[in-house]
Amino acid sequence: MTPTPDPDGPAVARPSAAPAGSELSTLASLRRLLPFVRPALPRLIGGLVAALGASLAALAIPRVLQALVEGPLAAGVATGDRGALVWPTLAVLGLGLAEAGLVLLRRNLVMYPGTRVEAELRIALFRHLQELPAAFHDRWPGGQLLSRSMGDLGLLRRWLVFGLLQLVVSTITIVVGVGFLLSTAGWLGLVYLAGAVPVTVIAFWFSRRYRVIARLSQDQSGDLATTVEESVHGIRVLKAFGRHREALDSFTDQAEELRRTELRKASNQATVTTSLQLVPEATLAVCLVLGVWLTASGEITVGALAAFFLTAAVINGPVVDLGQTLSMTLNARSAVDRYFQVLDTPNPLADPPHPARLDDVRGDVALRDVTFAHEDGPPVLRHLDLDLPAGTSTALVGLTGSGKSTLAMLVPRIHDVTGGAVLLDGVDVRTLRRQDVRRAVAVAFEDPTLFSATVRENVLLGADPDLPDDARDRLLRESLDIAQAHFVRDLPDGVDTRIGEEGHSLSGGQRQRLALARAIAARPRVLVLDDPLSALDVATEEAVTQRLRRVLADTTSLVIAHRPSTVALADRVAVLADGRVTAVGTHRELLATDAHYRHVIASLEDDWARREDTEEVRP
Ligand SMILES: Nc1ncnc2c1ncn2[C@@H]1O[C@H](COP(=O)(O)OP(=O)(O)OP(=O)(O)O)[C@@H](O)[C@H]1O
Repeated sequence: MTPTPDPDGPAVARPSAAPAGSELSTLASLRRLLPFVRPALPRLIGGLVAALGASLAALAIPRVLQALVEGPLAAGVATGDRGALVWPTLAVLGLGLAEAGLVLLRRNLVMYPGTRVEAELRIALFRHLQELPAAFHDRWPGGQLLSRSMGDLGLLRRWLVFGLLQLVVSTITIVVGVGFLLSTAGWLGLVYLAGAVPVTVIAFWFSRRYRVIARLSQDQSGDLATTVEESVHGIRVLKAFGRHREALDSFTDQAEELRRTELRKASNQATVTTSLQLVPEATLAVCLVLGVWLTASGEITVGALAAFFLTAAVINGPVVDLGQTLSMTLNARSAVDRYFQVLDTPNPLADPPHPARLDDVRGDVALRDVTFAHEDGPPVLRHLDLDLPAGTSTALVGLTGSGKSTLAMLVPRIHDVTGGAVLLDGVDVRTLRRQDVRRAVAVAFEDPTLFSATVRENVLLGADPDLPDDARDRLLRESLDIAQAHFVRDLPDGVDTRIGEEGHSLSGGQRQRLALARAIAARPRVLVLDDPLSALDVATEEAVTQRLRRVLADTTSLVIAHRPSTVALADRVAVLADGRVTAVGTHRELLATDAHYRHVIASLEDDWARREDTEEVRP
């Protein structure tokens, strides 16, 4: 299970640790959203103006009331002229209606850009995740990526359409309102303004504490999502080993930890809200005593006193809400940091600025002086040389952990070499566009990943999208036939049957055959097969092998072999040991000349004999 991050921890490459972005101020962090927000700015600004208009209408009501009290009300009451009250009453009603109308307008204006910006951010993240190399995905827990692309972005949308507007409008309302207070009743206004000192101290103290807790809670949500994802993904293993109670206990611990963090968050927010409520209320109490005294001594009028308290009542709302607005802003800041922590991850496998061109790929592959180490790991391959001439098939054989799969991943650039080069038709694959390399090279993995889509969509995933429909149908049928995937006919809707998430509704052997068909349907010049027949029974493997040989006749292929029968697929065999290719030859030649090869084949035979005794190999 993923460890809980320390939000104050060092900014290392640990996925859930605080990013370098957290060194930025909150404003600088949030400003990073600007490129995404820019297209939506006109509507957001419109919403802001509407919100401001609504606040100013609310602030204007006390001024009208002051004018009413000091003018028509006093004069009208004295002369019995009640008609003088009509215009001020209509003005208050008009301002009230304007406020309500502007609030409605604000909501309508900001709703669209909020969802638009959220969608754009999500699409940009997904695009970047697709681009990032496999090494990134090996390192990052899925739940962290899920929580960043869902929870964090939802939080940002709410902040954009509500928190940001509230922050700006509250600030302007408070500034304009305090201006009114100072102009209405000078001394009283200054006393009210003195309350800003404790409010600033509280807001500063709160921001420092809350920022850390907000980040912790978002990271813990990501860890929890990872646990759910892992448990659902591995549900069969958990059930098979009867470990669901342990999984539940571990989940409960993590959920409890998140609950405690959420409680800390809520308690901090409650403290700040209470403090921010107390300060203006206490200030108003002092102002009341002082105001009555000033009115009695004739320093200010009754109308000015009434206007002062009505204005202060309008300002108090935003001051009290400051805690909520601040916490929303700090949550949004953490969400931005977490979002850009992924988006800022550079892509070492990016296309070169001036890619080389390969028009007609022959399929000559050469690994020259190749060294490769997984991140933070020792070198798996060291100064390795291997030639795969166009149209030949080579089986790669080695003891477990010798680096066969790693080597296979270097050809389609799933990983890049850390030293030396992989050449396709004499051209370093790093100088080519990834799309061109992947069009030329297809891979079928031992553990096949299928998508929750139809059989047709899964198999034709890498096929030329410009092929006409009948050619695609033919290709689909041929590929399924070569891979001996006849079981497809028995599915409820044949090739149009949707297979469940990751193909779990199929057997291991069926999944492998669909993955093999997918690699064949890509019509590659170079085919990399990472032990693609391991889950098949002997008879099916034999049938697939026969048909596959025909396909491999004019395709360069590299077949990773875990059992002797797979070796038979290839023209020649390369032996991998100590990070190098130590021998190349036919199966017979190597059996006669290479002691290590004999040892590997013997151990593969033992291994398979043991597996067949203990395991059901499913057709
Ligand atoms: N994503 C990874 N991150 C770090 N190390 C890795 C990663 N994948 C593989 N390794 C390490 O690289 C080495 C070679 O692994 P690889 O899977 O290439 O071996 P293999 O020969 O294909 O093994 P097997 O026959 O068991 O499938 C192993 O020591 C393994 O632990």
